[in-house]
Parts: sequence; structure tokens; C-alpha cells
Amino acid sequence: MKVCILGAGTMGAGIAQVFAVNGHEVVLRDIKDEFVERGMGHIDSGLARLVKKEKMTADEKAAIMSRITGTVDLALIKDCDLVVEAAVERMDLKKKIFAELDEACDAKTILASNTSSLSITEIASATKRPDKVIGMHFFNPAPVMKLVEIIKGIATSEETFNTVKSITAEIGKDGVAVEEAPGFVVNRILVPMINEAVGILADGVASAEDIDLAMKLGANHPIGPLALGDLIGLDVCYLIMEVLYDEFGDPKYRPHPYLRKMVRGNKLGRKTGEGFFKY
Ligand SMILES: CC(=O)CC(=O)SCCNC(=O)CCNC(=O)[C@H](O)C(C)(C)COP(=O)(O)OP(=O)(O)OC[C@H]1O[C@@H](n2cnc3c(N)ncnc32)[C@H](O)[C@@H]1OP(=O)(O)O
Ligand SMILES: NC(=O)C1=CN([C@@H]2O[C@H](COP(=O)(O)OP(=O)(O)OC[C@H]3O[C@@H](n4cnc5c(N)ncnc54)[C@H](O)[C@@H]3O)[C@@H](O)[C@H]2O)C=CC1
Repeated sequence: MKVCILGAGTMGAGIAQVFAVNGHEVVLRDIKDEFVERGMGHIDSGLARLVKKEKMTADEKAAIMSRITGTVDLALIKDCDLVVEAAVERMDLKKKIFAELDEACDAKTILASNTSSLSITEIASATKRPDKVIGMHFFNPAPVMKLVEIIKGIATSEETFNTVKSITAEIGKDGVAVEEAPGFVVNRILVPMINEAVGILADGVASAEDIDLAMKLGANHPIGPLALGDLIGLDVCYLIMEVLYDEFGDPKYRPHPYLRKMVRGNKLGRKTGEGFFKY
């Protein structure tokens, strides 16, 4: 199968790796060469770690890398069977991208979005093939996390859903069917928890280290909520809270002003070298 991933950031690079590891030909497309190179670099270093741990041979790594073409050229995606869009979490941008994809791709191509929270129905409305538009929501880090939420929009066909469910299983992930709703299942629970941790920090209840230690030892989470915010990207967390707040109109989803301040200060977490912790 030929798969195109749009966006070579935190998620796009990881998703490209997953498909290439499972033998698929991948086109990884971003808007600037430097972003493509950064994404390819992340995949290379992720696989290098596996070689070092003797979980993969250097030859296997080379074969996986050879299946991924990094590019800024949208023309390369024409004959893809599946596109997974992993660009920025903004509806205006996603609609623009899906309108472009609709023009650029063959009629057979399924157009999936890795959106964390947005309406698949609205994204699909930018295309003439809403039956072939679907949510395919991977989790960070994509090569490690087993879950994919599969989200149908109002017009998504059963055929598209079943194809994406089979692909999900084939790449070694567990898919769950989710009805369209802001934040789907996981993020409606997880991201407000991160937002609450930001509030606890802003109130001076405990230090960032102690908030995270408390949740690791007291709730058995693998990493604390502030470190998780840094892993996801605080800009992404903020955008998800905004979607929850706008869509539900419920003040319990209000993004914390301190989260907004961190984003304004470009302290976005791992991807900028500093968030609630330094990297
Ligand atoms: C915002 C959204 O829309 C949705 C979201 O994604 S929400 C975020 C969801 N993610 C989470 O909740 C993650 C929570 N954190 C964790 O589970 C863990 O901290 C973690 C899995 C990320 C890292 O675990 P860790 O034990 O500290 O790290 P590490 O030992 O380096 O890696 C764990 C395993 O993953 C593998 N791994 C790590 N990075 C990898 C990569 N890029 N490629 C392949 N494998 C990788 C390692 O080889 C290791 O495998 P083994 O255990 O077999 O040796
Ligand atoms: N960060 C996370 O933990 C998770 C994020 N997501 C979702 O995945 C999507 C991407 O998030 P991240 O990877 O974190 O963002 P990111 O900011 O790390 O990367 C986004 C990339 O998309 C690129 N891009 C922008 N416009 C583009 C276009 N027209 N064509 C191709 N590429 C374009 C940007 O240049 C950037 O490299 C968002 O919708 C986000 O909500 C989903 C699961 C987890």
C-alpha cells in the first residue's frame, strides 16, 4: 500500500515510521524542506535506538528508511491509497488541506485526519468525497502507543470505516470505533487533566516536579501530567482545550490562562526544548 503522511512534526514522523516498519511505501510531506529533514531525522534516530538495543538490525533500519520519501511536493501523493493528515490542529488549515487533497488525489484515496479533537464532518465538508473522509487518531509516541481511535463523520461510509479498521490492525494497532464528539474519548479525559495540573501549578499548590511525582506514584501514570503536556506539545493541548470549550460551551473546559501564557512564550514542551521542564 502507498500511504502519504501530511506534516512531518511530532505525530507525522511517528506515523510514517509505523507504516514503513510494516512494509508500506510512505510519502512524508511537509511545507518546508527543513521540516521534512527534521521529521526524517526523528525517524532515523528512533530506529537507531532500536538498532542499539538490538531490537532491529542495521539492514532492517536501512530498508525501513528506504521506504520513506520525504518531500515538499504535493504531486507525489496522487496515487496514494491512504492519506493521513497530521498538520496543525486548526479547522481552517485542515479544511484548506483537505480541499487540496481532494483535488490532488485519485478518486480511490481515503483521506484520514489525525486530528485530536476536531469535527470529521466539518473537515469532510471541504471535499467532494465525504464518504472517504475519516478520523484516524494515533497517540504519542505513535511507534509505541497501541491505540488508534477511528472516527466516522456523518457521511463516512461503512466501507471506508472497515478498510481503515483493517489497516489499523495490519499495522499492529488496536482500533476503537468512536462516534464524532469533541476530543473523542481519550483527549476529553486526558487534556482537561493536564489543564487542571497547570491550574494546580499556577495556584502554587505544589511544584511541577511534585505534581508529576504525585500523579506517577498516586495514580500509577507512566509520566506526570505536566511532562505529558510537554510531550504532546503545549500548543496542541491549548488548541484541544479551545475546541472542547467552544464546542461544549461549558466553562469546565476553559483553557487555563497559564497554559496560554506558556504558548505565547513559545515554551511548547519537548519540541522547543522547554515547557514545564527543560529538555
Ligand atoms: C494529544 C493527542 O491527541 C493524543 C495523545 O497522544 S495523548 C498522549 C498519549 N501518550 C501517553 O500518555 C504517553 C505516556 N507515557 C508513556 O507511556 C511512556 O513515558 C513512554 C512510552 C512514552 C516512554 O516510556 P519509557 O519507558 O520512559 O521510555 P523508553 O524506555 O525510552 O521507551 C519505551 C519503549 O518504547 C520504545 N520506543 C521509544 N521510542 C520509540 C520510537 N521512536 N520508535 C520505536 N520504539 C520506540 C523503546 O524501544 C522501548 O521499548 P522496550 O520497552 O521494548 O525497550
Ligand atoms: N502532539 C500529539 O501528542 C498529538 C497530536 N495529534 C494531532 O496531530 C496533528 C499534528 O500534531 P503535531 O505533530 O503535534 O504538530 P507539530 O506542530 O509537531 O507538526 C505539525 C507539522 O505540520 C506541518 N504542516 C503545516 N501545514 C501543512 C500542510 N499544508 N501540509 C503538510 N504539512 C503541514 C508543519 O510544518 C509541522 O511540521 C494535530 O492535528 C494534533 O492535534 C494527534 C495525536 C497526538
